[in-house]
Amino acid sequence: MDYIIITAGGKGLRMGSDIPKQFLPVSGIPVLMRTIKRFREYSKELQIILVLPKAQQDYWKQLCQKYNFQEEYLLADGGETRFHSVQNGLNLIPNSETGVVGVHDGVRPFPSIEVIKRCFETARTAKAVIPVTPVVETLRFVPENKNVLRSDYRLVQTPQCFDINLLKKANQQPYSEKFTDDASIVEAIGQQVTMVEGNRENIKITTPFDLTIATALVANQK
Ligand SMILES: Nc1ccn([C@@H]2O[C@H](COP(=O)(O)OP(=O)(O)OP(=O)(O)O)[C@@H](O)[C@H]2O)c(=O)n1
Ligand SMILES: C[C@](O)(CO)[C@H](O)COP(=O)(O)O
Repeated sequence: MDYIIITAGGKGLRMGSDIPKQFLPVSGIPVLMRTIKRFREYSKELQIILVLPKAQQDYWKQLCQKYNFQEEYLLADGGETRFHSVQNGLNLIPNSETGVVGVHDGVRPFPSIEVIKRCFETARTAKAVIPVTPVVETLRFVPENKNVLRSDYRLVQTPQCFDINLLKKANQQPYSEKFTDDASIVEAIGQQVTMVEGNRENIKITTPFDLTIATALVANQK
């Protein structure tokens, strides 16, 4: 069976809002509901695991009633860091399970269905897959104050998809601050990561500016 772990266990400090950013409405629908719906649209069989801080779970349930949101998923508790939140989600997947597990930021509501499919399907053989986009601006390396070749770099998105046993094994390592995504975790045990094309709309809602972009993207989809 395939799984998607949707991480929504963060504090949203950079958004600076009283309501955690995953619950903020974009054109009338909370960000996290948009994200979950997108994965259900991709597959009716996919097992969704939602990771939410314990302290936010009652609020989320109230929100689901208010919006009549009825998608099915398993719920895991948020952890100290994203790494620990993913670990809590992975613990809900039986050790005997085979297939692909994706990890996706709850605050990225616009991965295209094509990109989700590409990540899951490529992971069946490649075992570790990340969606990326080219850098469209000039890049500068600050420690040496010099220009670098932007074609050497890519921006990394989610869903990042893995062979289930591989990600479970990688997540048994001790936590390191260098783990900024799930690819960095599997790479640390020697696994090569395969890049596939992402989609530019797949933004991570991080600051109030991103909410403006998200609203425009929804308007553009209509
Ligand atoms: N302990 C944590 C930290 C982050 N995340 C999730 O990982 C994703 C990417 O993290 P980010 O955008 O940095 O979210 P926050 O940590 O909430 O934001 P900030 O760094 O501004 O506090 C988000 O969906 C966030 O909810 C998580 O599940 N558990
Ligand atoms: C996983 C991620 O979205 C890939 O771009 C990103 O690394 C999350 O980073 P953050 O530090 O949690 O914002």
